[in-house]
Amino acid sequence: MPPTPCSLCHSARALVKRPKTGQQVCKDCFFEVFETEVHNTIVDGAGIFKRGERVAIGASGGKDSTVLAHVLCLLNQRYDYGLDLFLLSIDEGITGYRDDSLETVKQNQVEYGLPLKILSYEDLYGWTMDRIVAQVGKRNNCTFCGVFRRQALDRGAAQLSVDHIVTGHNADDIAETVLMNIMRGDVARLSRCTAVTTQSEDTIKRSKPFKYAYEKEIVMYAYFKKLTYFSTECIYAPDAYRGHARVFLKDLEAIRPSAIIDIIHSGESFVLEQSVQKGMKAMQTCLRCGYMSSNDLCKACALLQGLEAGLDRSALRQGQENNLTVPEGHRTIPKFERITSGASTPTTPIALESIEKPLKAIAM
Ligand SMILES: Nc1ncnc2c1ncn2[C@@H]1O[C@H](COP(=O)(O)OP(=O)(O)OP(=O)(O)O)[C@@H](O)[C@H]1O
Repeated sequence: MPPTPCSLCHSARALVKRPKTGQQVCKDCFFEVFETEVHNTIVDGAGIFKRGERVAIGASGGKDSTVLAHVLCLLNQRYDYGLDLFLLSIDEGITGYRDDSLETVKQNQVEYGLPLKILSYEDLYGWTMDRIVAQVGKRNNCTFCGVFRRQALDRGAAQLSVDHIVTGHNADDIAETVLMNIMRGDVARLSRCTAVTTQSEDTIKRSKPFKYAYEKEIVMYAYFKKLTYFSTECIYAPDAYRGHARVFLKDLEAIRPSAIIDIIHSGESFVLEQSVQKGMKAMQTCLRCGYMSSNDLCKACALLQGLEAGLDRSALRQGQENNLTVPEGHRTIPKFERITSGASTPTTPIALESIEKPLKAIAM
C-alpha cells in the first residue's frame, strides 16, 4: 500500500494521526498545527499577554509544563510577544517524586535559558507533603497540596515581581474539572474553571494557554521533539474523585474525540443567575497572613492551623472554624507581600498575527 500523504501539506508522508481531529499529518505539520493552536488561544480576543509582561511558567518537570515552557519560548520569539519568561517551581517535599522532577526542571532551565525560582512547602509552611501525609493519611492529602501549591505559586510570583502565572493545564484537565464541578453540583465554578485567564481584584493573573490542547497531543509533541520531562505520577495522588472523572472522560474520548472540547464548551455556556452570584462571598485578605481569602482566615492558614494542632483528617473541618488566635508555638505563614513590577503596565495587547499557512485543523 502506498504511504498516506499528510492531509495538510499533501507532500510529506503522514506519520501521526491527530488524537484531536483524526487527521493524518506529517511530523512538521503536526508541530506547526499544535504550536499555531496554542498561539491562537493566546491571542484570541484581547489576548492573554501584554507586551513587556513578566510571566512565570509553573514548572513541575512533567510533560505539560515542559511542553508549555518549550512552546512559549518558541512563540515568544516567533511572534515577538515581548515577554520576560521565568520558571517557577514549587517543591512540595515529596521524596522520590518532586525531588526527581525538580532535577528535570533544572535541566530545562539550562536548555531554555530561563531563570528558575524554587519555593518549598517546608520553607513557606514548615511542613513537607511527606509529613502532612504521615499525619493526615493519603485520602485527603490532595486538598492540602492543592491549597498550599496555589498560594505558594502566588507567593513565588510575587517574589519574582511577576504579575502573571501560566500553567500547563490542558483540555483534558479542564474537561475533567467541568465534570467534577457538575457532579458536585458546583455550577458556580464552571465559568471560572473554563476561562483561559482568571484574575480578580488583588489576585495574580493566571492563564492556561493549553486550554484547547489535548493531553495525547502534548505527549506526542514532547515525544517527537525529544523534550526532557519527568513522567511519573505523584505517589500521593489517588485523588479518587478526579480519577473517576478522568476514566469517564477517556472512555468518552475513545468513542468520540470531540467529547473533550464539547464538555469545555458546555462548561463555558453555563451562565450564573444573578441570585446565585449575590450569594457568593466577596474577597478580602486573610487576617493572619494577608493572602486573598473569602473568609477571615485563608484556606492555607486554616489548614495549617489544623496540622499544627496535631489533627488528622479532621484538620480539614477544623480549618473551617476560623479561630483567629494562634496557640503558642504554632507556626504561621509569613505575611503575603504583593510586589508589583510595573513591568506589565505597558499594555499593548499582542495582535493576532496572520498565519502563514492556512491550517484547516485549527477551527475550534
Ligand atoms: N510543583 C509545581 N510547581 C510549579 N508548577 C506546578 C507544580 N505542580 C503543578 N504545577 C502547574 O500546574 C499544572 C497542572 O498540574 P497537575 O498537577 O495537574 O500536573 P500535570 O497535569 O501532570 O502537569 P505536568 O505534566 O506539567 O506535571 C502544571 O502543568 C504546572 O504548570
